[in-house]
Amino acid sequence: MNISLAADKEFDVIAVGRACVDLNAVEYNRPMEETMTFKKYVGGSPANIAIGSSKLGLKAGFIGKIPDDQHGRFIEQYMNGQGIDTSSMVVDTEGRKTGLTFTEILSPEECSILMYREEAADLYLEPAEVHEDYIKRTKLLLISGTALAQSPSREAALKAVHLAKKNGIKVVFELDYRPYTWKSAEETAVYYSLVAEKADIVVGTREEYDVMEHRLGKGENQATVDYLFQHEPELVVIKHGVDGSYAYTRSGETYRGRAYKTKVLKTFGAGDSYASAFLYALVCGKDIETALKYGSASASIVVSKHSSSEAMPAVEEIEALIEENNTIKS
Ligand SMILES: Nc1ncnc2c1ncn2[C@@H]1O[C@H](COP(=O)(O)OP(=O)(O)OP(=O)(O)O)[C@@H](O)[C@H]1O
Ligand SMILES: O=C(O)C[C@@H](O)[C@H](O)C(=O)CO
Repeated sequence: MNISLAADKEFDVIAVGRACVDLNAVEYNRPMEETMTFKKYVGGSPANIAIGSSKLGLKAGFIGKIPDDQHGRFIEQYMNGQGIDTSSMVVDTEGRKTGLTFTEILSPEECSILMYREEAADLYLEPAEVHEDYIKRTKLLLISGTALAQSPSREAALKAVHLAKKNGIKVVFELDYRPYTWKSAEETAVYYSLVAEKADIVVGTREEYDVMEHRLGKGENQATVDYLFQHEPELVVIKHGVDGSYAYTRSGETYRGRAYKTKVLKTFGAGDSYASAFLYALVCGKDIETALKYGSASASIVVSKHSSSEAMPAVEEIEALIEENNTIKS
């Protein structure tokens, strides 16, 4: 099955949310307390997805807010250099800062991130800074769940969803749950459900859907899709880490994507690379089963490399990996 998207749009995807800085541990296999050197990359889940999509050949745009400082200029220049349209990235005038993510690589299986997001500029995007004329120009609008964590970014993201729906633009909701930014689990569940019910495509991990459903234990995929298909979504993707992912369609099909074997350096960046290649495949008119392969292959490449953004693969690398068909059986 394929997903039908609007034709003749200038952009394939416009992402909404944070564009930040990742500081990734240069020394591996040790706790952050003992890590002395970090390498700087552009980061932030929606920025990573825009970068990954652009690297694959999609035309990507971005709606967000960056600080008026060296980090903000670094982000803007890097994204521009990757071919992303940054004309709707607003520069903050109130002295707010870039969100920083430090990463710890204890072992290939045990990685963690430490986020500094106090007064992060991206969370101050105003609804008035989201423009219908811009949103009308894309096939897909990607909303990051973290953009819903605080006002006014929350209202700006909700306005973007509203404008997309009004103009027949498909909304992709990437749950992208980062607990640091939220006040409570109840609040997260409220806003996640609100946007997931309105989105056309929802992508998240099993654990993120559990947050949306406000459950303590692990939920069942079938219950999640039964709930979401009572609303707008036509496609729901549920990721299970190294155990792969599942895509469910409103018309009743289920597809499984298997993870590809790789030499893992760190686990973060998997979700963003997965999303960018999955969306790339959908935009190219590939069927959902193939899109799952593209997402999984892209993720396996990025987990073998040092960054989440700079490491995003080219189409040829993804296709070579799919051709090898060396998947993890579980
Ligand atoms: N260790 C791994 N080796 C190969 N592929 C992997 C590995 N971990 C994850 N993947 C691939 O990446 C996809 C997304 O991973 P995961 O479910 O961990 O998402 P995520 O939690 O959003 O990622 P992130 O850690 O970036 O937040 C998986 O469905 C799988 O295809
Ligand atoms: O999403 C973030 O803000 C941090 C990312 O850039 C980081 O690389 C990561 O955790 C990706 O999963």
